[in-house]
Amino acid sequence: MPNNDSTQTTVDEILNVDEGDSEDESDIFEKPWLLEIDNVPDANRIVGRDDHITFLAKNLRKMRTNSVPDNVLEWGETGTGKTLVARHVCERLEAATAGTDSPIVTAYINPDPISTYTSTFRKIAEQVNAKAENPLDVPYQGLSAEHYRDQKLWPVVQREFSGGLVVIIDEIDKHGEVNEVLYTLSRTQSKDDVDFPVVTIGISNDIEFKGEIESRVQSTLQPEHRTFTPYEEDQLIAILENRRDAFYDGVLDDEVIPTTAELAAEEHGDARRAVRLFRNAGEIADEEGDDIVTANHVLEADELVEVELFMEMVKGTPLSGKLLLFALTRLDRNNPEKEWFRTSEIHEVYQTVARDVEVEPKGYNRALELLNKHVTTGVLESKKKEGGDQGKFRSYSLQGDVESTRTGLINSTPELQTLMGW
Ligand SMILES: Nc1ncnc2c1ncn2[C@@H]1O[C@H](COP(=O)(O)OP(=O)(O)OP(=O)(O)O)[C@@H](O)[C@H]1O
Repeated sequence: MPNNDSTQTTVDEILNVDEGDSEDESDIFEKPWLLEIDNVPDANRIVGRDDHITFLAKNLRKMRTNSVPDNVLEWGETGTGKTLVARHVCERLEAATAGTDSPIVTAYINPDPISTYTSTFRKIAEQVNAKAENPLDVPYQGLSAEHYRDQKLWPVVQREFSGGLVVIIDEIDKHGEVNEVLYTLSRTQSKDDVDFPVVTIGISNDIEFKGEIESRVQSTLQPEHRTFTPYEEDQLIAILENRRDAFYDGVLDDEVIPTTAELAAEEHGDARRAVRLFRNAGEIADEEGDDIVTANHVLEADELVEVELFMEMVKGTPLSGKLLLFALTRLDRNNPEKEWFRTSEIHEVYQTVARDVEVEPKGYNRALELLNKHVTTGVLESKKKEGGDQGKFRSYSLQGDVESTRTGLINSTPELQTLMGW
């Protein structure tokens, strides 16, 4: 028998926990949670959004004085602070009214294309009940939309949160049944059994979606529209400076924050990208065992961020949807002079890719459906084109760069890892 003593010692060392040891001990990050994207920073870390915060606070304050607040729709590019402003003010509002005669409750919904009216009211009911003193049980499935809404939501708000309900719906353009949801929320106060205010804050980075809100919804919602402009480079620097304490003192090289801000400013002044880059640069330094985070780590992180964003966008996509994207990366790479590819071209290459990974390829119509889904989630762009004799046809183009799309696909799809080369 081989002598396992040294292995034994190593395992014991790993398993041993001394007081003060924490999981994922890092020489770089002191407060890593400050750089989590979902983290809502304290007021003193928020930069340049005072007007939006004040507007929203004044508007929601009306809930406390029996006047009617406006519903709000926030528009602006990704990472311009729309969600942050809404969540920050709602958190403060809940805190300010907790323990009063009229507490206010807020819910935050982040939908996807398969979100339905029922799933949305279930989620709102779940969140409201989770904050209630005497919550009702909200089962994950099995109830109708009306049951979730009329039996599990309104009575709890009525009983425990007489100050009213604020619902934040992020990315309204991604929601499968958003018109129905907005219509219900905006009409609720005219119903007999509801005598508390219900306010909706909808968020979107797709300004064209404004036109897709049905007119009956527009006229009951009567939203106040707020536009968020991209951050300037110096604002991005300030945002990062305000979270410098995520890192241990002295580990950030002087160039890190300016380089991160510069890269994020190139990408339409996107604070989400800036925060992500900042965190990833630290993680890379950590993994490489470096004591100092440098601008080079930021540049490495820049490539990773593309891949990470892409992987988030294709999360939940069926295998055939990913194989279609893979086919498009192959076309893109092999035709450097072209940017747009027709459905039939993509479908043809996709059939080869599918067979290579031993999957039965889907037919043309299903492929078209899957490609269009990628357009909704922002992975692809599409356009219709007059093709002379061939009538109208649709073409697609990748939104991100081809290298990161491919890396993201391979990382998230085990089946594709066997395919070498383009
Ligand atoms: N003014 C700001 N001050 C400090 N941090 C900010 C600011 N704006 C955005 N951030 C940070 O950037 C990240 C993204 O912000 P947020 O989610 O609010 O963007 P968004 O406009 O809602 O984007 P999306 O449309 O993609 O949802 C978050 O981590 C947030 O904390």
